[in-house]
Amino acid sequence: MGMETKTGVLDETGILRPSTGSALLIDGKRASERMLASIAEKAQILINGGIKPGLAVILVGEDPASQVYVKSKGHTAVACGFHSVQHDLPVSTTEEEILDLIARLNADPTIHGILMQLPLPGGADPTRIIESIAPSKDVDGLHPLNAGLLAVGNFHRALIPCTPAGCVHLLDQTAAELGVDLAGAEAVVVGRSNLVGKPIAQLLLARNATVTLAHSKSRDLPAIISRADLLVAAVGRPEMIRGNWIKPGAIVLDVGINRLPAEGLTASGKPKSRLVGDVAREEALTRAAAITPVPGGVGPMTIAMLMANTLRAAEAYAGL
Ligand SMILES: Nc1nc(=O)c2c([nH]1)NC[C@@H]1CN(c3ccc(C(=O)N[C@@H](CCC(=O)O)C(=O)O)cc3)C=[N+]21
Repeated sequence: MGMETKTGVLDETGILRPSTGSALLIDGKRASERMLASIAEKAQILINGGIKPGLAVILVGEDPASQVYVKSKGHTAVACGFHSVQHDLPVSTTEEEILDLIARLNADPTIHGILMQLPLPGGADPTRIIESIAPSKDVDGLHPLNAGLLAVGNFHRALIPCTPAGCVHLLDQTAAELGVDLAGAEAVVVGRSNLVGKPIAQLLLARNATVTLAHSKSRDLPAIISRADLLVAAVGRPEMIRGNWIKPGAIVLDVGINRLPAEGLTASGKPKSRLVGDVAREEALTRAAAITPVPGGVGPMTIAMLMANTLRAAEAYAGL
């Protein structure tokens, strides 16, 4: 028995059963709120012991989407009881200046997590910048040490990238709800980025799935996708994955956040936009067993996992 919402019926496990279509909509917003509540409680214990988890976010340039994400990260950090600082740098900032700021944050005992918002505009080399972040403060999990710890399966020591961690959190919850065993399941990840595709593949391997990592050069993507009991879409192309490619009964995690123009103007007179994922959701709903919506799926979990990583970094700093 659940609670009626605008889009369906919400049950106790955070899964939204849509009124139309047959798939379950996996409610990432609700799952993230639950996780943030537990993070805030654990943060309070640290704070009582004299250590306030601190998160520094660096934003270069004025990309409006990045500004929205960074603001939301700052608000969420404060809501968890964290110390939150934001460094807004002009697009003209040099690589040396960014490295300088990171060196200061690495040495700052009030900061336990450092996030360099990507993509970086201008000429700075993102690899060099990410490698300059102290691995213990790398709450994005992008430093080669953390990527390596994940690759060798040292999940306790690794800081795991936030979107992949959020995806598997929703996946574990959904698999338990549906009574699906991930061991031996066919998992297809579309997209091979260091931020999303590669780490998700590692996490799925650790759950004993048979993992295929597909990408833009893969031949016959529809045929590969149609084998998937579990599909992770992280390609960044709006609604590219069509419903009839999806295996009936599959679990679908849609990582895409694509902003498309919509009709009309907002209250402030700007052109309206709408968010869509990498999967054609309406079509997918008629085939999949469960799917993460966009918005309200993986996105909110990404931010919750950033807070979870910051808390972990602060706990490690405290020797816990
Ligand atoms: N170093 C780095 N780490 C990141 O984790 C990182 C990054 N750079 N650059 C950009 C992407 C994007 N990203 C999102 C986080 C939350 C939502 C999110 O909460 N989305 C809401 C909707 C928000 C909206 O309306 O725009 C949702 O899906 O429901 C989306 C996207 C983190 N990123």
